[in-house]
Amino acid sequence: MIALFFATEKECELIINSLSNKQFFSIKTVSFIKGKIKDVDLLLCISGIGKTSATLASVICFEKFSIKGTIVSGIGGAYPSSGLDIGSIVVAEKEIFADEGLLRNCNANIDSFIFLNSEEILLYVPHFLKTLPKGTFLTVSSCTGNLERAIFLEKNFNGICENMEGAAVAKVCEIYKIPCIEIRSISNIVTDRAELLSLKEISKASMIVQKFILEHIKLFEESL
Ligand SMILES: O=C(O)c1cccc(C(=O)CC[C@H]2O[C@@H](n3cnc4c(=O)[nH]cnc43)[C@H](O)[C@@H]2O)c1
Repeated sequence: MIALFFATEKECELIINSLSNKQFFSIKTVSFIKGKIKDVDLLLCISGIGKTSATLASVICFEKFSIKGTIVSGIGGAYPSSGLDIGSIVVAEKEIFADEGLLRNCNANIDSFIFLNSEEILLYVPHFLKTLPKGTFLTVSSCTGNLERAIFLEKNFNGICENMEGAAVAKVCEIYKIPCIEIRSISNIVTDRAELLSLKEISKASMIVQKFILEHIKLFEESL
């Protein structure tokens, strides 16, 4: 069975609607939906937002079910120099915990932050995804809404996309020796912003990667 991780239900509505033989259940507050798409056995997990939720969900998932491969998906923010646009689909080659350390001041210079954990976790990129934009993803504890900080993070790590769960699921997969693919669609460019994304923006961007996963589910299964 393949495990599919999304942070929120909004980000996986299309996939939920496409599952046949659906079984809904929850374990220790984590929501799971078991079902099939094109004869592929799937376990959809709605982890909740952030590293803690993602870690809990993935540990529960791998302890309770026999999982041969994992796909982490949803939306993400593109760093300004990445060349990515809203709606682009992007694949992670590696994930980095990008904001664990000592924040010395709120400037974005090299001395402003001392990193404690900037461990890199390698993701699996199957052959059929190699033509998509790919690179380093950064997992952060809060969405970056400041251009200076965005430039600092992308330069420091050569990052192209940020999100809030990827490194956590990838790390758990590494420990359980389960291959992990991360593929997201871009919902926003990481820059100065004063407001959260609207439900419409989240829904529109997340449709794109869900459609891609549905169209290629057999290829995902064959490669995992
Ligand atoms: O970014 C927002 O303004 C926002 C506000 C309310 C809800 C959400 C979500 O449900 C999505 C959160 C989900 O998306 C990933 N994400 C998307 N954009 C970014 C970003 O610029 N920086 C970090 N993470 C981002 C993240 O994985 C969240 O779980 C979003």
